[in-house]
Amino acid sequence: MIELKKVSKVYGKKRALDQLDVNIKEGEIFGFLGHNGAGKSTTIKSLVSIIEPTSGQILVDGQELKTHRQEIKQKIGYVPDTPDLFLQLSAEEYWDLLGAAFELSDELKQERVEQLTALFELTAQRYDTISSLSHGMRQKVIVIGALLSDPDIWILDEPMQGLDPQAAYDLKQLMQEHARKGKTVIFSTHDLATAQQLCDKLAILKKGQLIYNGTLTELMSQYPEKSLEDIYLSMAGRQGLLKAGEADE
Ligand SMILES: Nc1ncnc2c1ncn2[C@@H]1O[C@H](COP(=O)(O)OP(=O)(O)OP(=O)(O)O)[C@@H](O)[C@H]1O
Repeated sequence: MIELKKVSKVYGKKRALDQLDVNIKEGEIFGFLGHNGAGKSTTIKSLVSIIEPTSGQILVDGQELKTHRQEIKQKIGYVPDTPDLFLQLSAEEYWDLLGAAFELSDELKQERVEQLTALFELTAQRYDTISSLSHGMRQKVIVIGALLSDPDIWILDEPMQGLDPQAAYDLKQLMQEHARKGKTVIFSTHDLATAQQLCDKLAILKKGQLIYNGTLTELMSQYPEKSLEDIYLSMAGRQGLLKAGEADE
């Protein structure tokens, strides 16, 4: 279980997150939605310890992230939204580095790389330098790297960005399979069809505040015959008048 308790983040004068309370359980696929600048990446970076919230607490399996950082980081696979890749390394060398960081044996690392490169159709590019790969191929390198240690908790910031339809489909299948095993999948997306396909629960952020936090089923049942796009735009869009539970006629 991952718990965010009154998490806020202030950058200078900008309040990027405002008292977020979110619980994410094992076996769930949890999606963060929101316009550009709503606070999705700030939330995700807080969960993976890249940034420190200004106030509030993050607990993972009852342990506070701030005081159990190393232990908790070992459980997490993270796909950043704007990855810093070592462009001069080959994909294989990059995975070697991650394998070493997660203390994987060579055999296990090789086995996982073979499975994942076959799945994402990247076998032929394993030894190419990352600088020579296309945007989508680089995204595949990052996704494979994040899944290499078979982490319990997947935290993926806009993971489908740049992936071709086949790779996006395969990643979605992997996310669902991971949740079915009782593990946790957290991701952010601008793609509402993907959110509708995958999320058990979702949080909609607007200017750092939660405007919805609950199950997809509950949200959809409040507005029968409306698509997630309609509901999302009514809540987070320009007029932004609708709160979950209110009629929008
Ligand atoms: N390092 C930073 N310094 C100052 N302000 C920041 C910094 N990082 C983010 N912000 C601000 O915090 C707010 C939330 O940004 P964040 O990147 O979390 O949004 P987002 O929902 O991920 O957006 P996008 O969909 O565009 O990726 C924005 O107003 C952004 O300008």
